[in-house]
Amino acid sequence: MSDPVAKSETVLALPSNMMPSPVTFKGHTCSSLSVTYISRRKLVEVVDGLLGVMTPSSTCTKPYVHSGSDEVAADDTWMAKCPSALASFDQIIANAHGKKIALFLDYDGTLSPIVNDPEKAFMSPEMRTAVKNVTKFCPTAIVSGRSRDKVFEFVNLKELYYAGSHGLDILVSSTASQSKTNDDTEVKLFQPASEFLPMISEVNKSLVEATQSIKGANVENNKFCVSVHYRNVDKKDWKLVAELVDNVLKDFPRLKLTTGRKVLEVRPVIDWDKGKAVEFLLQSLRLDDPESVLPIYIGDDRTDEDAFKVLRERNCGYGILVSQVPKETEAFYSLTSPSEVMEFLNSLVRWKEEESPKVHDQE
Ligand SMILES: O=P(O)(O)OC[C@H]1O[C@H](O[C@H]2O[C@H](CO)[C@@H](O)[C@H](O)[C@H]2O)[C@H](O)[C@@H](O)[C@@H]1O
Repeated sequence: MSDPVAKSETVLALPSNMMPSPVTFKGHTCSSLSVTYISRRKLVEVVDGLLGVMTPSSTCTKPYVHSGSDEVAADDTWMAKCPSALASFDQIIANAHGKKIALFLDYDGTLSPIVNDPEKAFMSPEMRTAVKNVTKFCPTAIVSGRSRDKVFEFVNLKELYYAGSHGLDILVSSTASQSKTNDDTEVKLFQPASEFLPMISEVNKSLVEATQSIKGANVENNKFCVSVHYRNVDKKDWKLVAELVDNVLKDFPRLKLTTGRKVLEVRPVIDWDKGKAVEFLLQSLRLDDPESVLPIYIGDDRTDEDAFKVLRERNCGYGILVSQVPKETEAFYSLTSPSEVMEFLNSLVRWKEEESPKVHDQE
């Protein structure tokens, strides 16, 4: 299926009020975002740290199950700190009473299960239906580390807003707000790291060359960032992968390294992340009034913590961590798996349908 958003993006001559000329946000324009350089020593420290996180921690891997009718909580402390969003559903909706819920969804590990081959991280048709249904009631955005095109290919719903490359590539389409028909689609693009595109292509090439001899290593070009996967690499070679990536980055002082789930992520050093992307979307969609909007962000990865933190610090919404093990997190609630995410989305839809039956009946 073709991407209607991408199509309109390329064929439309956008009026000036729709960009993609520089967009201003928090006093920054695309072309004037501040760039922070990190020293070589700092980079080495980061890689040393990475080698630590590449090895599963023995202190924080106790599996748990949510306490339901016939399940027993394996870790009461964790459940007290980060309760199940399903078990706490009534509390969540009580706080959403009279408000619109703005929903932010990570992709990998949240809407699709983690699999060995990143090209095969498909979401189930049932999950797609759940996401589509929830968009009838809640403005919903996908916020992913993947390139925006790739995550659109997987999700394939025009009813959503999309932020790819960890929020470095945001597309706001009027097809998501349901205020326009497909014929007069308006799109707004925000790409605060556009000047890094040639550098990202170059580093992608270097990373492919550097890791080609490592069996199982896989480099994924996510347009404004690059992922180096080591999930399928023999554990004894994980350190070598980190060293090779570090070595490549010596030539790219304006790029930095972060970590995800068995993945090293190379990104521009600009001060931008999924948290900033959420703030940007809330503001540009006029959803930034905490009196009338409750934002909920669901994600499973370290990069999602930036968004959880923003919601916690603004005291305006909830982060929900998807994890089977206790973790240090800024999220308020937890879910154990994409299946539980789907259950949560379906519960939101049921609640909204009961709250506003007329909207549903008109369908
Ligand atoms: O922000 P996200 O949407 O969660 O993207 C983060 C990274 O997700 C993908 O990698 C992860 O999922 C893969 C498929 O299940 C898995 O094989 C890999 O080990 C995980 O790290 C994606 O491939 C990366 O590019 C994203 O940065």
